[in-house]
Amino acid sequence: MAEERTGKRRLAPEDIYEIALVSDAQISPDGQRVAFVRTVLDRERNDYRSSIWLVDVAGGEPVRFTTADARDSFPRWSPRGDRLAFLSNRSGKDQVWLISLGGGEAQQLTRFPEPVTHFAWSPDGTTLAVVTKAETAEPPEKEPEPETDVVRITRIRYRSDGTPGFLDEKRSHIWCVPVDGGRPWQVTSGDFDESWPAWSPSGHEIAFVSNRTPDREYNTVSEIWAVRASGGEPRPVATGDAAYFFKPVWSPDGTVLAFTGHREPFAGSSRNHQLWAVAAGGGEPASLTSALDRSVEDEVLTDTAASSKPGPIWAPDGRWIYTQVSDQGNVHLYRIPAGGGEPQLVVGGRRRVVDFSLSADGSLIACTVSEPLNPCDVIVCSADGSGERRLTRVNEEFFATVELSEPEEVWLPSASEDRRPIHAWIMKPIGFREGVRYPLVLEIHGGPHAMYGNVYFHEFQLLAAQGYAVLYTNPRGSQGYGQQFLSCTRGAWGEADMPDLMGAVDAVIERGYIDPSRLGVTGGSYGGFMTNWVIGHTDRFKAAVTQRCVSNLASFYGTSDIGFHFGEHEIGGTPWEQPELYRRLSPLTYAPQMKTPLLILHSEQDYRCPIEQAEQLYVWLKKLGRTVEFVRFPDESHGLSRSGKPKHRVERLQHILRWFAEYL
Ligand SMILES: CC(=O)N[C@@H](C)C(=O)N[C@@H](C)C(=O)O
Repeated sequence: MAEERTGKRRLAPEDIYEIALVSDAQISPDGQRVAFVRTVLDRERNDYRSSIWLVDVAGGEPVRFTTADARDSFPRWSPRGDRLAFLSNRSGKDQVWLISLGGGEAQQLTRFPEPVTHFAWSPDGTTLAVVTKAETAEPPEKEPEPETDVVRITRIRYRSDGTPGFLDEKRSHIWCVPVDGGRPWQVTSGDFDESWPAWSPSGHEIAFVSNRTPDREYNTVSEIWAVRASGGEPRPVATGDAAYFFKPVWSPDGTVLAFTGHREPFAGSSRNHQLWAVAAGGGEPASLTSALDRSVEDEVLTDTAASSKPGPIWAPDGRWIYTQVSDQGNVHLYRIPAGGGEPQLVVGGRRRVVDFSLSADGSLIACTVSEPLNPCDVIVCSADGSGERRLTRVNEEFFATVELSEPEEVWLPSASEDRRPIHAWIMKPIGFREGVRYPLVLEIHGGPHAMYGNVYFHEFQLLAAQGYAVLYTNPRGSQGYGQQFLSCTRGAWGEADMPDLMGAVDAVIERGYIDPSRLGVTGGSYGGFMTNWVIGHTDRFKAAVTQRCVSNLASFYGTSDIGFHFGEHEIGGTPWEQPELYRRLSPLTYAPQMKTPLLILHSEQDYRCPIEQAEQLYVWLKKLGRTVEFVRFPDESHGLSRSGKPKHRVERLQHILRWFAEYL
């Protein structure tokens, strides 16, 4: 037994309570220290707690810097490096708090009646640009009692998965808040949602993201605008119906704005995000990464991570722009020449660079990274990636006590005609012995335009700990392998990618240690769609678990928060224009062929893949007399496996293990 050989125990679902997550590594302007967020799951409160920690770049033990029993996040150094601003829910809703590095308690800076979702320091350190839906800077004396709980809906986008769920009529705007006293002032206004404020180096202007097109109710445009910090009419920077732009950042001399995105708003996640540059006065943006054929966003999926979703950072000498790049299961840090030219790999390796920051002189970088056997740690290196050092060992003690399975990275032939090699990972079960044949679980990722990769995945490790081999792949449609590969599933959900998955399963069986009569399959979201699709097209799987799934594309169109644009683009038309295509590509159509015992896991407040998708599948299969069970998670959204209530996350994992133990 593994335990006898190694003295380590097997991983358990509840071990999610043992794993701390570090994220948002922010190096101080002088490069001496790194502030980061440490998040833990609180078993008693069935909730999350996070605090800001500091670690010296020279080394030494990290120290906890904020001590409230709350969720502190998004630490940002003042330009002089003498204090940190951060978000905290200590007073109820997320507001900005300030803490001096010289000591003393954190002080609440903002008291907006709505949460603050983002902020940025002005270059002179006197003001914060803040994003909130609030219409006043102070809370009302008394919260008004709602007149009714009845919801009146007039917009096509009336809900959004996760927080807040149902959208109200309020709009996100930019406010400026003086840091050392003085009245906040509202910078933008109107029937628009603004985000991602970025100060010009002079401090006179703020660039931001907005959709100010006349047809914004129906389109998915995302533009770059700029406004005087004192307020007034915003001016267009990179706008129009073909803009799908995010995360603006000014060049140090203030003449250019860089940002991420692409030129086909309706295509959303099915296009690589590129890095763009445009004259700060506005004009035609030029892509700096068109030759890279990769996304400059973090596209990797896992169930064990926290991320601040960083944007590009301009080096202070103006020569380089640092950005993440998703490449074949890894997320690397690159620097892109601002004037055009070859991108340079800075932080590479079999891992995910989760977030990153630069010291004020640009000589040092701090990152949080995730690896297959280590969910997260903070590292520092020089501007070119040399001299890398790990500053934290957050979960080292815990992982010294449990046995993990090291994923083997392989390329396996698709079963499609082209036999195209598909990138995959195989995990042997814990306690693996030569000559024994093991059950195999195929894990299928969602998106479809996301990717599995070189990161720690608790669910996979748990299956390996229970004696299953685990196979996960990046079939056609996945991110990280170029635009052509990414586009393969358009109008061909299930049809284009199932042969890749089956080819990979065949290739693993050929290795001789898999029992082909004991194959399991599971996945979430689009991975749930594929789980349904697979068991509707083959009986080779003995047990299946479909999670937050899609089963009926026609009803998904009208019930998912993204159905009317994402669904329409992915399938290629509306259900009333293409009824036959919608029927052909919906797993429900193949319900009569589904014989595999199926467990359906779904969150009741999932607005991405609404629970009606699970309900339809359940009733059809039940009526057909199949072995099927339906587990509903109340008060949870689509993100259950990653950010749900800790107790529900544990229960979800237990249900998966129970089903495979019974039927596989
Ligand atoms: C774009 C999008 O949200 N697609 C969903 C259907 C999906 O598959 N999401 C994945 C990433 C998930 O795991 O939730």
